Amino acid sequence: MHNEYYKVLIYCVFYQNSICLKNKRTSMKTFNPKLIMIDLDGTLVDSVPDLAYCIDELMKAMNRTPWGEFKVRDWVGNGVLKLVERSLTGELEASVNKQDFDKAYSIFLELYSINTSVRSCLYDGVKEGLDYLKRQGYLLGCVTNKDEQFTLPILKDLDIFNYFGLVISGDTLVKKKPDPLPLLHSAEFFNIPPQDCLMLGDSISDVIASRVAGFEIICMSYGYNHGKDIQDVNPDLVIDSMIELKDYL
Ligand SMILES: O=C(O)COP(=O)(O)O
Ligand SMILES: [Mg+2]
Repeated sequence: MHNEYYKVLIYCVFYQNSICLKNKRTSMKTFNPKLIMIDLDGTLVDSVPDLAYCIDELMKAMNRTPWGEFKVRDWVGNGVLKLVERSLTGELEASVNKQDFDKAYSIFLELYSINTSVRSCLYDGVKEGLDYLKRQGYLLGCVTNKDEQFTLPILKDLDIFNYFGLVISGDTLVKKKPDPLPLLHSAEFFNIPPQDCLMLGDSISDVIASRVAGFEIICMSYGYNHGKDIQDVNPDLVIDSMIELKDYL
């Protein structure tokens, strides 16, 4: 990731927020996309119960204290590699001893491969929301920072895989969100200009990726945003359930 570039962008997003009225749920804005790219963790799926279970089992295996769901929730959204790093340091951004990391990462991958969708579930309104979008004829894709080996089983186990014409996981391309590449690649794949594309997400990474790619962005209020209110980074709209999309599309 080009750190300086994103620092400037994050500054712009916050600056924009400070001079704009926040987009309340009563917004009159409507959206007219052809393609909708939808985030996985924190938007479609509440995946924290499985992730926290695996992190806690990992901590026990390494003779450390388990963190619990409440803490792990704030660490999700930048891929499982970052999640394992965060669980070893207790910080969002901190360097990890390579030997500890390699050991922890291989234990975690093994745990998560058999616990991808044991405790995870769709949020209320997701199935109805996806059915609505499909009926209305929108092109749909899923874009996540989760690795493909976990993304595909979750989508299939929770019976939503067939809604999507494209699935881009964290390791599908050379860069993941907040880089705009996954969104730009999706727009190109469906041959839709970015200005006719909408992202549905839950985190600052989704907002930054959308802004840089030129997508509109609607965020879910219930997702994972490192413990911060997603409204603070000024997405075009914040909603509480995918069912509400009917009011804005
Ligand atoms: O952090 C992850 O593994 C995935 O997060 P995302 O689906 O919200 O992109
Ligand atoms: Mg997310």
